[in-house]
Amino acid sequence: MTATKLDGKATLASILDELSGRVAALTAAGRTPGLATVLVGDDPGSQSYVRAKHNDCAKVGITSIRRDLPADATQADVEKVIDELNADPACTGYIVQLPLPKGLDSGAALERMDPDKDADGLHPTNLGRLVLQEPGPLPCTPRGVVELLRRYDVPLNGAKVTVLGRGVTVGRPLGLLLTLRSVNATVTLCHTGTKDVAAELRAADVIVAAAGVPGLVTADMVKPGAAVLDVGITRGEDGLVGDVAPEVAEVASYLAPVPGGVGPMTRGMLLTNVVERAERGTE
Ligand SMILES: NC(=O)C1=CN([C@@H]2O[C@H](COP(=O)(O)OP(=O)(O)OC[C@H]3O[C@@H](n4cnc5c(N)ncnc54)[C@H](OP(=O)(O)O)[C@@H]3O)[C@@H](O)[C@H]2O)C=CC1
Ligand SMILES: Nc1nc(=O)c2c([nH]1)NC[C@@H]1CN(c3ccc(C(=O)N[C@@H](CCC(=O)O)C(=O)O)cc3)C=[N+]21
Ligand SMILES: [Mg+2]
Repeated sequence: MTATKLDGKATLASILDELSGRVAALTAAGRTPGLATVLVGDDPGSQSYVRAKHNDCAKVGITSIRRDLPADATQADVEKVIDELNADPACTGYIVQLPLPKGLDSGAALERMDPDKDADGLHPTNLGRLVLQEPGPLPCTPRGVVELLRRYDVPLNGAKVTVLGRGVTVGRPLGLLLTLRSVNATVTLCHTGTKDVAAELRAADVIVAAAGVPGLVTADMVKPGAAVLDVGITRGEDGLVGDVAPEVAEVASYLAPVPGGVGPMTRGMLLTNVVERAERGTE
């Protein structure tokens, strides 16, 4: 058996195509959406993610605003840019690319953002809205996971989902999203304190690996026919390496690979959050 690829790259192309029409309608009404990125320092990975986000904006007609700061920027420098973006009517939404260089307080930076302009859905207010099942921007990577499964008709209602990792950007908010009534999965979150990770994975209909440990999920840990989504990204000698070993494709029914799976979906959901806010109207 060889798994069907959950093709995030192709799905992103469809999403950008759908967003183009919505952005054209907003532009015709004089309300072109704008996405800003705040990038501090010169980490090559962060630079390439930010570049990709601006390319996506250009494809759909979203105005993009880049605020790049040097690696030695102070907390006050970062907060000044945040205050400017909060006040800028051309900026519908923005992200502060994480991680920030050592010495900067990313929690304080995130909290200073206008929660309604938080395109990442990572502001404490928006995480709180998710807990309370109130509307607000959803965290992009978790939303990308759910959207990719939905577009391939992989059922989540009643499914047993095991998530590897409880990080703030992926695992923990994904658990909250999957357990909304509208999704209705039953979730197990694993972490380094989990007694038997392999047993938790083997019980799952859907596995989401977001630990950042290359090759952690091996074929013997996957129930035949399960859907497996790789989220972990490690930069290796020859490109990006995920948390899921390649042989897993022989037992899984569906596989979202690294690269080409959830990563592009994260970008699609970022732009979706911005367009949704522009459509709601800002004031
Ligand atoms: N594709 C995409 O769009 C994105 C990909 N990523 C990638 O996803 C991965 C996770 O990101 P993030 O949540 O920020 O990372 P964190 O470092 O915050 O979290 C990693 C989690 O994995 C758990 N973990 C690590 N090793 C093991 C293990 N051997 N067994 C069980 N659990 C383990 C940790 O457990 P504990 O809490 O006990 O330490 C922790 O909860 C990274 O590789 C990151 O690069 C992130 C964002 C977007
Ligand atoms: N505030 C903030 N928001 C984020 O959403 C955020 C962040 N900080 N910091 C880092 C992580 C990581 N992340 C990815 C985005 C796109 C791809 C992506 O498009 N990946 C492509 C390949 C990219 C490549 O080749 O380098 C793929 O998997 O096919 C991956 C990872 C968002 N993150
Ligand atoms: Mg984290």
